[in-house]
Amino acid sequence: MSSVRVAVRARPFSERELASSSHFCLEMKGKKTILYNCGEVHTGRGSAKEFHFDHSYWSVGKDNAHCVGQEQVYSDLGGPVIKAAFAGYNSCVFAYGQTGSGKTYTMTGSATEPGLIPRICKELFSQIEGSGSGGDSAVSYRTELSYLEIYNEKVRDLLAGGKAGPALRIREHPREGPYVEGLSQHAVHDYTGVACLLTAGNSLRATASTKMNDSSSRSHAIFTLTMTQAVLECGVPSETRSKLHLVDLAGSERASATGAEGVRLKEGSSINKSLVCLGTVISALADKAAHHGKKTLYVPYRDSVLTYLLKDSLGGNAKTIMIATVSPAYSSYGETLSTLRYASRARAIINKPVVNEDSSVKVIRELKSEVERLKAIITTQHLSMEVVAGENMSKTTGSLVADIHKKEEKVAELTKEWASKWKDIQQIMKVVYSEPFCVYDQKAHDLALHCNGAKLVVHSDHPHLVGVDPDILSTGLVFLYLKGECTIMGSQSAKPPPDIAVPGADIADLHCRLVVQRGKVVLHPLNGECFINRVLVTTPGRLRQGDLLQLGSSAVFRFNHPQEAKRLRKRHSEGLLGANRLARHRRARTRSTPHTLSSPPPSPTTASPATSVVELHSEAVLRACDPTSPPATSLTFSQVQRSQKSHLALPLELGRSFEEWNSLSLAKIAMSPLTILRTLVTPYSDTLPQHHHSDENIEPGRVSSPPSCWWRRLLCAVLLLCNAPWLLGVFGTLTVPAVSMLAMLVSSIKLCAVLQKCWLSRWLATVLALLTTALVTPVVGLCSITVGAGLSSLSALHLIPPIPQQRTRKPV
Ligand SMILES: Nc1ncnc2c1ncn2[C@@H]1O[C@H](COP(=O)(O)OP(=O)(O)OP(=O)(O)O)[C@@H](O)[C@H]1O
Repeated sequence: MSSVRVAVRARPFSERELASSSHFCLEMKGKKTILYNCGEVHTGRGSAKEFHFDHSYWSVGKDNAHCVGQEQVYSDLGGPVIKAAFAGYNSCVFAYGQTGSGKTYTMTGSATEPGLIPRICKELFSQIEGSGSGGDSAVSYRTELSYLEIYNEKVRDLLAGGKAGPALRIREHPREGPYVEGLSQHAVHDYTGVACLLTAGNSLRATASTKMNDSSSRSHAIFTLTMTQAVLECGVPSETRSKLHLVDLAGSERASATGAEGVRLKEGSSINKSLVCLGTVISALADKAAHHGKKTLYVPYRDSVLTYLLKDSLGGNAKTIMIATVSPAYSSYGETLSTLRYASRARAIINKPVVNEDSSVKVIRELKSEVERLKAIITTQHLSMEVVAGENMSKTTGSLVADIHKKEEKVAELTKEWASKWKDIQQIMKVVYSEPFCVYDQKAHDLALHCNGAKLVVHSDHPHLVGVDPDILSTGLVFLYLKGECTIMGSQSAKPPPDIAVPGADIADLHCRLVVQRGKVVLHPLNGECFINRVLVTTPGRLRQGDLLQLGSSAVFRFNHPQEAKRLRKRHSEGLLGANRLARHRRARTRSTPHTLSSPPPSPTTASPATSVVELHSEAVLRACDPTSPPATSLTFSQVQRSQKSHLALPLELGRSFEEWNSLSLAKIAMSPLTILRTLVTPYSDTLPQHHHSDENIEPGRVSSPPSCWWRRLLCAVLLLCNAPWLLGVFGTLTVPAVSMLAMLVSSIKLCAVLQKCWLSRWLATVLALLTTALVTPVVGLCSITVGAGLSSLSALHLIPPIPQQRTRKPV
């Protein structure tokens, strides 16, 4: 438990305040801030409001001996934040106050007087550099940053590359809390990288001149630095991840004071609205704390984007510092009083920060302490482990020892898995951070890794190639950057070595050149054969997102252009990129399967140690470089864990790609009647990989391509069509009304018989039965047609959930 620390900072008089000869209404004594209502003082009644804070900074008048400068603010507030980050805690520092009161000055500062953000980052990296001095037990670090703004209640990425990107959505993770979907994460390894990104982000932030401030922030800005630190000391792993939110809020403002109109007025009202929500959240949390958390008060985090994103920092898992910035002038008395009131309420908020330990490391630690506990039980029974292992071993001690051994084995296994995962990440980072990248292009910083259980996702905003290695013995993952404007690809033995050295007997010394021209990547073939999507290219040709690039007969790469993919995704989501076009795009590349299984085995691929190559080795890796989805640019690979059989129910074979599965299964559908039946009862998306694992053994060489014969293709098409769920709907639309009509006819005959039994004449009974049927049948028919049609359209939209898979298969 820790309460929110609050500091108040008074800035010097602004030019406007000096010009209006406004006088002081504020005084600071130690940690005390006193606000005078000068009007009442002058009338002799005198009224002063006293507030107590953790720090009260009087930054008025530089010549004043008591004036507190940027350095002092940093050492009081920044120091503990850095300490908390290294200890594995989340922290948040946010500046709150009226417009023009000095929030941006305190958080960002200027070139000559840097504020908290640059100072904290600088010190953080200097401490990282200081601690990372070799040795196996040295702590290794990974740092990523993101920068966003909330403008008119919309989240925008300030580091999306070039211009502020489109509005992003907020989602909530059950464990990690709210996060922004699609926000770019940038790997940084030194302060220079941070400074670059900070400047780039600040230049995009919405600012405008108002009557109160020449450079007024029109948005709330959240700068987040995530630091992961890991160490394996004496075989014991430790991994923590701390998040540092540094927030510069937009200031509250009165339209009359700022002279806001039109767009500025809209911005101002949106700023005020979110600040009112922040105030409400602070008040609710303070009330909650006053009742020692017993009273279940509703905290309206979701009422504004700002409070939702700061949910963890306000009453959650973070150590939080609030800096309330105020003007000392009497003309701002009302705003200053309101700021001080909120600040003093915020002091009552209780947060619950915890060390953010990696879940697998936590399990290892818990298992280890359990082992220690069991060992202690044995020792207290005055039995050493040697005696226990002897003949006199009692039954209870024996089971304890077995339990200890089992747990120790589990600890060893988990530690090995963890170490391998961390080593992989470090290997990538080493290459990303290597000197040439940083020198030639700051964009190399745009690489981020995300670990999610056994899954590691590599994101890059820079055009790159991913090795699609046909060698079944290859287990590495090759990630190749395009170097600056021109990247030469050539043979491994070429002298001087090319930028990207490609193995293979038919790779020329200067095989080809990839040139980046105005954001487009163009392939220039030089002395070797180059294919784009299996088409031989002899003149310069453009590479597009998702294209397959083949050099010689064996080296194949998938080309990713993240910016182009982003555009495609956007157009697709807006419905501008029709499903047909996307399907055509996919088909074009599915046709261009780079290798058939019958092709001769290429030379073993070991990526060259060229600086632009990241090669990843792990014990068991499932690569997902899906060539059938053009907009996907991130690279995912998962470690195959023996315990996760159900997740990996696909028939995996070393080096076999998803495309090969597709072609294998397509050929098989056309051959086996049993498969036809299965196809009809299995959702089509699940069908393809499954059939490969059926009872019949398929010779890889025989079925390496899709069926060539026209009737087989036709049969395949019909089968896939039959398997489409919308057919169910059509069937329902036609049959349900027919069956219900029939049922009504039968029931009308029965009704007639019943009426006759009630002594009605035969004719009267028949007329009555027919009338009832005539009235009821259309209603029932209409209802069933509606249900059938609804079902049909839902199925057509693929909203019917797929039939769950019946069988799980063991991974090979
Ligand atoms: N402690 C300080 N010492 C010297 N100058 C300051 C101080 N605080 C603020 N200023 C000056 O006051 C002006 C307004 O500050 P700033 O832009 O930081 O305000 P703000 O609260 O961020 O305003 P807004 O909410 O409109 O963005 C700037 O010119 C800044 O240099």
